[in-house]
Amino acid sequence: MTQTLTIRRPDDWHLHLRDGDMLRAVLPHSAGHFARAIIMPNLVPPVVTGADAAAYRDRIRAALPEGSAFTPLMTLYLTENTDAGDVAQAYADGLIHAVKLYPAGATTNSASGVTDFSRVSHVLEKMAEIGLPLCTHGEVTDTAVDIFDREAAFIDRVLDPIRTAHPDLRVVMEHITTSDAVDYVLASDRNLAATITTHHLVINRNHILAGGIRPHYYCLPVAKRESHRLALRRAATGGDPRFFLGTDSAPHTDANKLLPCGCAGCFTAPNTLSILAEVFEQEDALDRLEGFTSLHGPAFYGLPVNEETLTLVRETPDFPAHIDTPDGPVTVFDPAMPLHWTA
Ligand SMILES: NC(=O)N[C@@H](CC(=O)O)C(=O)O
Ligand SMILES: [Zn+2]
Ligand SMILES: [Zn+2]
Repeated sequence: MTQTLTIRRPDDWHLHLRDGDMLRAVLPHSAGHFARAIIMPNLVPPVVTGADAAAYRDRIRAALPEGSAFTPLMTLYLTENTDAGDVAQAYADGLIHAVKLYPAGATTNSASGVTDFSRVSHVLEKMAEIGLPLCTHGEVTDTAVDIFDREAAFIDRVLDPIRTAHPDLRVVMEHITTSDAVDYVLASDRNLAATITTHHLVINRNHILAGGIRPHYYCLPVAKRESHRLALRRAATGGDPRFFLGTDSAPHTDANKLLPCGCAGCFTAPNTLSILAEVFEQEDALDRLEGFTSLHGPAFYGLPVNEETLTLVRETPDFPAHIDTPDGPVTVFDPAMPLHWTA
């Protein structure tokens, strides 16, 4: 039995670091394992201009543990007022690596997102021209659409029309949760990829709702039925370079999770790699873990792979149930299965 597994150092292509005290509390958990991460811009207020992104990057750098080589890859939050020239300049400066599309109201801190997609088409056109990827939170917000159908509806109503109108636009479907999304990626011939989270490889909607409501498993897009989880596992472990890791580690204090209307998000940064190794071993695909965590993402984003490595050891990992932050405890995602790999 394999006792150690050495892979190129992973990157996280979808990460929420927040700001201030929360940033300082959660950042070491990602910086300890990952070389780089695409940093989500859904702060309050959001990161909308190049100047905002530069300032946020500097706050992240200042919060890094001594000696850490972690590189934050910044993104801009697309609004109906986004200035295409500012976006292009931030990309030319090497400051940003993607622009994030949130349909207004779709998820945590998305109030400034897009309502009328025609109002951002000039920005998308510029991005297509310069090769800057668009990352999408792929859910419609139409209250008439069932929450479990919102990802599939987004593909039909929003994403496919955008890709038809802008065929050169490079798109990452973030945190996909359905076989519909997997199939849509597989049917594409170019300019499309998807991130998959750790938790969506582990939980289905029963984890949230069966035998009592479990707010710590509530995230958006919400976990779907088991057949979708199995499709995600096949996609993640199958070796196709269009699928790569975006943990979507999204810390909220327990106080904010455990409300009558609690926040969406799973905090997976501390145990993500242990869980992924477990999942890939269960699928007899440990040899494909490196592709998913360390190779496919850089290839899509046109960045070099990391030269440093990370070694996983077959040892039962020990994780706290929660981490303490000045804002209060943040519960660590519970994979509800024994883990055998320590990163
Ligand atoms: N995934 C989540 O459930 N929450 C994210 C937002 C997001 O990625 O949609 C957050 O910022 O908390
Ligand atoms: Zn999202
Ligand atoms: Zn997210």
